[in-house]
Amino acid sequence: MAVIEVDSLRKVYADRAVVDGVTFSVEQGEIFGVLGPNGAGKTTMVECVGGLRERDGGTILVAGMDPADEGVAFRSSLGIQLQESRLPDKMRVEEALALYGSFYPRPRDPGELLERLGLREQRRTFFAKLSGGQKQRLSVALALVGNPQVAILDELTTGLDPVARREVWDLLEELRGTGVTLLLVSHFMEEAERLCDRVIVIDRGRIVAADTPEGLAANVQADQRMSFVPSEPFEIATLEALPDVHAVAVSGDRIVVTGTDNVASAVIIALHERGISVGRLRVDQPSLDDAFVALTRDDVTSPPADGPVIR
Ligand SMILES: Nc1ncnc2c1ncn2[C@@H]1O[C@H](COP(=O)(O)OP(=O)(O)OP(=O)(O)O)[C@@H](O)[C@H]1O
Repeated sequence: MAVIEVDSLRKVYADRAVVDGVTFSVEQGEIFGVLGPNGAGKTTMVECVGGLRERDGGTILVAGMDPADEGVAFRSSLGIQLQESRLPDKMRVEEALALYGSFYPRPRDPGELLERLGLREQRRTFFAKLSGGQKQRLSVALALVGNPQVAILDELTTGLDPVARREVWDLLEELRGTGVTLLLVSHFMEEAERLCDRVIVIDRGRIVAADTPEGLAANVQADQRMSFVPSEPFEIATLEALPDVHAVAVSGDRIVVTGTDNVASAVIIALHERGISVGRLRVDQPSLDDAFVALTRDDVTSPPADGPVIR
């Protein structure tokens, strides 16, 4: 069952469409990623979905409700983590959680949430005294304290250290099994790969790709890259002549070869035939990072007028 349905969404600022005909739907219990370069329109789009900005065209339904109507039922089914959470300086962490929890019919236990997000010791700290990373963790806690049916998380782990980032990911993975639907704006490909069931990539207000993270990485036309230390010196031209090889470079004692997805075996066989073995081999598959760069670099051709649509 689709919990979020967005059809032909459009938002215009100063005669420029910053969200331009975006269509997607998110199933209940999915973690759905929104990726894209700075200024692509991600925040504008998810804030329209969350009822924080008015749209100029298209339709949005969240749990069957139109956010533009902004009813109590809509607000109590949704948790939103904003890019910058602003609370009164003199509000304590536990007061903020109690306040946000009071907006919802069945809030979570704030103490447990603070423990999970590493904020237990800061529970009586004023908002103004929190570090950037602690404010970020609090904003995640505020989005989740209401036990919402749908949570919108915008740059969830930006500014967090690697340990805190993994703690937040663990928490979201636990939530995955509880039926909550998560719409996640992210700049971290590793985050999208680990958490998201499906992702869309937005560029200049339009969807340029929609797939699973693995599907996106698999479809990218990036070279495979291998590197190794040969058992003895050899002529680089031997490898350059292979049809699967696109480029060969020397980096210290390592040889770095890029080419088709068959490049590693082609190189190993060619060297083996010359009695040379390949040591400390590394083979890198194209990643979601490569897919992101390939999809959003400036020379990418525009998507078709109605863009790819996923249901
Ligand atoms: N209130 C506003 N008034 C005018 N223009 C705006 C407003 N909000 C956003 N924009 C413009 O809309 C475009 C999309 O901005 P948005 O914040 O949605 O992008 P984003 O993909 O979330 O970027 P980032 O990754 O940097 O957070 C930008 O060009 C931005 O300058």
